[in-house]
Amino acid sequence: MKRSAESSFVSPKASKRQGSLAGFLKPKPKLVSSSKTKVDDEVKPIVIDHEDDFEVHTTSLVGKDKGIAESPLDANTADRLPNEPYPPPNHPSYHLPPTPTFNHPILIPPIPAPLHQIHFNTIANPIQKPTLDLDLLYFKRFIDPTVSTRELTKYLLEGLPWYRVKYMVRGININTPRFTTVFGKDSTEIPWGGYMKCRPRAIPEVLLKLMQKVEEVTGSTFNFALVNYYSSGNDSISYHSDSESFLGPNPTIASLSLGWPRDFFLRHREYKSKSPPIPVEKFVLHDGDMVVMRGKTQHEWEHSVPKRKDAGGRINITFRKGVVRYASENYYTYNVGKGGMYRWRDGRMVEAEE
Ligand SMILES: O=C(O)CCC(=O)C(=O)O
Ligand SMILES: [Fe+2]
Repeated sequence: MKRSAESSFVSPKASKRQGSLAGFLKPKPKLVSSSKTKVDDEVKPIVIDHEDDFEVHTTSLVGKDKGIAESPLDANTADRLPNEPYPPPNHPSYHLPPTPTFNHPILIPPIPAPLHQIHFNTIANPIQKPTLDLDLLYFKRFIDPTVSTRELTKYLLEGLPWYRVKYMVRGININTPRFTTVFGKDSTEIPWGGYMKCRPRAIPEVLLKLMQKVEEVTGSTFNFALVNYYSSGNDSISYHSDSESFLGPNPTIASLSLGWPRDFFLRHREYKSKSPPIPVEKFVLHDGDMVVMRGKTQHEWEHSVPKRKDAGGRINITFRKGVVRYASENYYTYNVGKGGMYRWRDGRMVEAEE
């Protein structure tokens, strides 16, 4: 998300009715929605039917450079330092300048044995409303939730550096209402060291392998992994679209959910002004689910994960493709920032030096 304006106190409007993504598995999926616009943030998730059949594929996630993130994006590696290193050298996530083979690696433990092979459900269920430019693909339980999601959640929580970014927009202090972190680099030929505001970080191996799998099933290519951690129902993302110009027109964004189910709302930009109003689309994203937003969806729709009274931890991974340098500058500014780093220790997030 480009954080032009985000706050933790935004309360998205919601209708009382809601649906789950289970509906999408029917041949002619009917999106559950309502024209009511009454505020109701306390709707409870509907549990989806988990008895459906899956096409299961097993993919090996273990590469030869275990434990060290190497990116295929690092061909250009002139060790030119930016004038203003970002994050600054005293920032906890600061790494030494890149070398031709070592580009800001995020050192995380080797991929644990239970994650060496992950089962994927690669059946895509399209959810389309062409007249309204809604174009989604839903992969129910894209990652097998029995073992893989639990292990993956633990591994990412424990291994990644996390941030709670604070920034200012038009004189207003904004606290990002969730933990974030980002890896990858736009597709320009600019060397890793050639950035003014950020030092792109190589995508950790496990995320890179997941990204490659997502590329395979979507036919799209990506170069960023943005990761959110919603530690409780109080963490959220307010209505926004990821239609940033630095992603090019009609960007495909693949969004993977791990952990606690959370509501995912999509509202058309003109949902209020149309007569009758365009219903807000309401889904519940479960552990292992993947939603791919395509076509004009980002241009015409906004999405959110609203606050909830009761929710446990949830990780969200989005894969995107930035096409210009500004994509890297922006994503690192708003997902790493200049403040402190957090680590997952003994079951909770604590501020950490490294
Ligand atoms: O957590 C989610 O499902 C959505 C995250 C999102 O929209 C974003 O990071 O831009
Ligand atoms: Fe988004």
